[in-house]
This record gives sequence, structure tokens and C-alpha cells, in this order.
Amino acid sequence: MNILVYGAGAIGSAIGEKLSGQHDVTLVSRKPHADAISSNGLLVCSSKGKERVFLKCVTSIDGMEPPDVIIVTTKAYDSKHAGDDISRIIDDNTIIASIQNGLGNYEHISRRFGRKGVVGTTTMGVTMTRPGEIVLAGEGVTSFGPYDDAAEKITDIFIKSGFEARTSSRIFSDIWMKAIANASINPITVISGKTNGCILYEPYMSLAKEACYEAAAVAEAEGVMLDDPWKAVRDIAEKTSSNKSSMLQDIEKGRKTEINQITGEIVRRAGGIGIPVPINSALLELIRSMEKKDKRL
Ligand SMILES: NC(=O)C1=CN([C@@H]2O[C@H](COP(=O)(O)OP(=O)(O)OC[C@H]3O[C@@H](n4cnc5c(N)ncnc54)[C@H](OP(=O)(O)O)[C@@H]3O)[C@@H](O)[C@H]2O)C=CC1
Ligand SMILES: CC(C)(CO)C(=O)C(=O)O
Repeated sequence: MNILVYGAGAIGSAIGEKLSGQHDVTLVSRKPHADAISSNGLLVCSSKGKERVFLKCVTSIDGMEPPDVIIVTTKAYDSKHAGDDISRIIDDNTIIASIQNGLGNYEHISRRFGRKGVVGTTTMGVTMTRPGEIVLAGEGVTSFGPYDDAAEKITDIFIKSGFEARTSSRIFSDIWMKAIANASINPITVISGKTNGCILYEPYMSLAKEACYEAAAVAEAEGVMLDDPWKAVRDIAEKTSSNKSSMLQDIEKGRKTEINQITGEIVRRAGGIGIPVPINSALLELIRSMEKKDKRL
């Protein structure tokens, strides 16, 4: 199968590398990463050791034939551009799947392409340490939905390539739950400068809990069922307690964060339905002002 991974940084390179064992995979990346992979292959570092894998990696999709599958792994703030760009090369048979954090990717990527659109979420943990090099921290589970032929096909491709993957009948709950976890953990790690485990203790726990319950109220008002959101957030913080959140890593590197697609979307949706979210509104403004202070952004 011909598979294109669009926006291959950390997660996209890891996914593309694993799929390349069974499929004809092309990564679409920025030039430094594409040059490094084209010259020396992708160096994959994990607890199993280091492996160099040779993959096709390009910087543009101009002139490409329609692939069988496109997996979008850009940051959520690039989803709209990604959707516009890939729409130039797809045909009726191309399946398009987004594997990103945040809310709104479904609208930009999956719903936009109708029955060929699939939305996904993953608990994998990957860091790009330099162009051409990634570190796998955890294998994780990847879920796809809504439950239909396209989602089942993508799930099957992932399982046969060695991923732990499933088609979820509750994909919107899964995506919301990840967004709630990100909204409850990530901004607090940025403000405190601490790893994810900080939200398990005061003075951060009460703040994280409030952020969680506010966000969950918005999800529930949208008709999304959640089991025990604070328990889910706590479990994620426990499992990743020594990790630096992606938002803290972004701020430390002077990169734009996904705050607008996580907390910003929660606050925007809350406003639309009249749900008060003072803690999330404050966290949103604090992170935005920290981003602005960094002149590189
Ligand atoms: N890394 C992880 O462990 C996990 C990540 N996620 C989610 O997955 C998504 C991707 O994360 P991650 O891989 O870490 O992010 P990265 O920033 O490492 O990867 C995205 C890459 O896409 C590139 N890109 C964006 N637009 C284009 C384009 N038009 N052409 C070519 N390249 C492009 C970016 O370049 P540039 O930066 O120059 O714009 C960047 O290198 C996010 O939503 C994240 O929250 C979810 C679970 C775990
Ligand atoms: C789950 C968590 C918090 C793990 O670090 C994450 O998704 C992130 O850092 O963005």
C-alpha cells in the first residue's frame, strides 16, 4: 500500500518507520529532517537500542500520484493548511487519517473528506532529538474512528505493522479525554517548569482538577460521554510523571505551542454554550503571554 505521512516530525517519523516494514511509505517533512533522512536514514533510538532505517522523505507533495492512505501528523495549528494541501492529490480511494492532539482536527482533516476521513489519537511518546533522529519513549495505543470501513482499514494496517491499535466506537470521547488531559497537565507544567507528575501534588493538583472538571463540563454539554475524567487525567500524569509535556518542550525550544487548539478550543466552545471556564481562561492567557514573551515566536 502507498502511504504518505504528512508533517513527519516526531510522531509521523515513528509511525512512518514502523509502517515501512510492510508498505511503501513516503514522509513529508521539513528540509533539515528530509535531508538528514535522505543522506543517512532515520536513526530510531529506543529501549531496544538504535536502528538506522532508510525511508523516502520529501518536502513537498507537488506532482504526487494519489496515495492509498495519508496520515496527517502535523501539530494541530497546521491542520487546516494540511487539509488544503493534501486535497490537491487525493482521489476517491484515498483514506485520510489525522493522528494529532487538540480539538478541531476532525473538522479540518477528517469530516472534511467525508467517508474517507478518519480521526485518531495515540498515547505513543516520541521526541525528535535532531533532524534525522527520534527517540521512542513509549509504544502506546492508537485509536481510530468514527467506526466505519475507513477506520477499520487503517486500524488493520496499523495492527499488521505491529502497532497496538483499535477502532473505537467512542472516538470523540477518546479525543476529548486526551484534550482534557492536555488542558489539565500541559499549561501547569509550563508555568511551574516541572514534569507531568507535578499535577499529582499540591499546590498544582487543585488547579489541574478544576481545569479538568471545567473542560469535562464542556465535553458533556456537547454530548460527549466521559467516565471519570479526573481519574483518567491522574492516570496519565502518573504514567508520564517524569516526562516533560510537549507544551513545556515547545516553550523551552521557543516553538509555538498547541495551547489554542487545546485550552483555546475548550474556552471557545464553553463561550458558545455559556459554560464558565475561569481556570482554563486564565491558563490560556498565561501560556499565550509566555509565548509572546519569547521573541522567536
Ligand atoms: N510526539 C508525541 O509523542 C506525540 C504527539 N502527539 C501529537 O501529534 C502531533 C504531532 O506531534 P509531533 O510529531 O510531536 O510534532 P512535530 O513538530 O515533531 O512534527 C510535526 C512536523 O510537521 C512539520 N510540518 C508542518 N507542516 C508541514 C508541511 N506542510 N510540510 C512538511 N512538514 C510540515 C513540522 O515542521 P515545523 O515545526 O517546521 O512547522 C514538524 O516538523 C501533535 O498534534 C502532537 O500533540 C500526540 C501524541 C504523542
Ligand atoms: C499525555 C501528555 C501530557 C504526555 O506528556 C501529552 O500528550 C503531552 O505532553 O502533550
